[in-house]
Order: sequence, then structure tokens, then C-alpha cells
Amino acid sequence: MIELDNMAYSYGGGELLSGVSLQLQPGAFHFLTGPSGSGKTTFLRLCYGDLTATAGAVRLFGNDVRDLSRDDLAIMRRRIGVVHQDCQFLDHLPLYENIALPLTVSEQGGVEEAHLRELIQWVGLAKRARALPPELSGGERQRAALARAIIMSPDVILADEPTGNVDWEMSQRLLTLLIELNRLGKTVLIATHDLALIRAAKSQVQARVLRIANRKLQFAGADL
Ligand SMILES: Nc1ncnc2c1ncn2[C@@H]1O[C@H](COP(=O)(O)OP(=O)(O)OP(=O)(O)O)[C@@H](O)[C@H]1O
Repeated sequence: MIELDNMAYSYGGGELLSGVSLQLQPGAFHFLTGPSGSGKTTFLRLCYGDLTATAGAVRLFGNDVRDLSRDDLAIMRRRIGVVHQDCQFLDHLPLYENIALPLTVSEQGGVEEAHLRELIQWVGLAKRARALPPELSGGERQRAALARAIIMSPDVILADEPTGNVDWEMSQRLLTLLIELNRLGKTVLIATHDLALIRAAKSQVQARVLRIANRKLQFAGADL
């Protein structure tokens, strides 16, 4: 689905990522860890074609990102749902409109009301659907960000610190949602600092743990 082949990336200074290879297979569940500033967000951006590798290749669903036109890249990106670290809502739009936004702006056009309602209910925000983003708690924002990431029914979900600003109970709730999505066949990759979350997940799902260290991507051992 997403394939990185000896990929490197630099923002212009020295290389941030180097010799990175990975195949994200259908239905896989991965965590991505690494110190702050090691390149986790950058890695995710490379995985959905928001950045282009400075060396090596990134293939999305078999297509080398460098060979894709802007329109074709946009089509590939619809198959990847991204939960951004800072959620990135439009503050003047109610929650349900923010969640529907990817559909509204895509060429797929209108939002199917029943699907939207079902999704908002699934993340437990039915009562908050008309609230504005600044009125939401951290946990509500994170659940809304997850709902927005999956409104287009993507095959892959990339989540950047999806439990960053919430307490343990809420992080468990978010993890449960992501595991449910994986059980429905979605490929899931979660960047997180939260090793307790990874340990909790490992008893519920077969998860592989990746770690960025010294510019390289490694598989972490079982010592978490
Ligand atoms: N647009 C940019 N231009 C230049 N440097 C950048 C840019 N974005 C990130 N960086 C730098 O690249 C490095 C990796 O950043 P990145 O956000 O990918 O790390 P991270 O592992 O996700 O960090 P954190 O865990 O703190 O969120 C950092 O040193 C950061 O300052």
C-alpha cells in the first residue's frame, strides 16, 4: 500500500532520514516512536506524499510519488486518512462541517447525511456535533480529527500523536477506535511517544513497533 525504498529526506541542512525502507501491508498495525525531533511527523508526511523524498522512492499503492501528476497524487491521497498532530480545524465551522470537509472539498461532492451521523456517533460526539472547535475538549478534538480522517473511507490511517493531549482513559478510547478500524481491514500507523499506549495495544492487536534513531528506521524489539 505504502512502500518506502531506501528513502532519504533533508529539509535543506543535513539528512534527517536516511536509508529508510518499509512496506506497509494491507491490514498491518504499526506504531512509530522516536525522540522528539527525530522525524516522525516528517516520516508521515513522506508516507502520504505531502513531502517528496530527496533520495530513494516512495510508492503509494504501487505508484512512485515522483511520477504522479498533482491530480493523480490527490486521488492516491484520498485513500490515506491523516490525523494531524494539531488537528487543524476551521474554527468558524461547527464540528460536523469540519468532519465532512474532506468530502465537501473533494470532487466526490456532497456528504451523505446518514454516513456522517453514524461516524459522529461512532466517535461519541453526537451531542457535540454543532459545537465550534474552540469549544471542544482535547479528547473531543482528537476524536473529531479521527472522524474527519476516515470520512472518505481510506485504506490507510496515519495518526500523528492521536493521544497527545488527553488522559489515559481517553487515549484508551482512541486506541480502541483505531483497533476497530484495523479489524475492519484498515492499515494503521500511529506515531506516538506513549510507550504505555503501545504496551496496552500489544495485548489487543498484533502491532509492530518502528523506531527512528540516528536517522534510520528500525524495528523495535520486544523490550517496550
Ligand atoms: N518545514 C520544516 N523546515 C525545516 N525543518 C523542519 C521542518 N519541519 C520540521 N523540521 C525539523 O525537522 C526535524 C524533525 O521534525 P519532526 O516534526 O518530523 O519530528 P518529530 O519526531 O515528529 O518531533 P515531535 O515528536 O517533537 O513531534 C526537527 O528538527 C524539525 O525542527
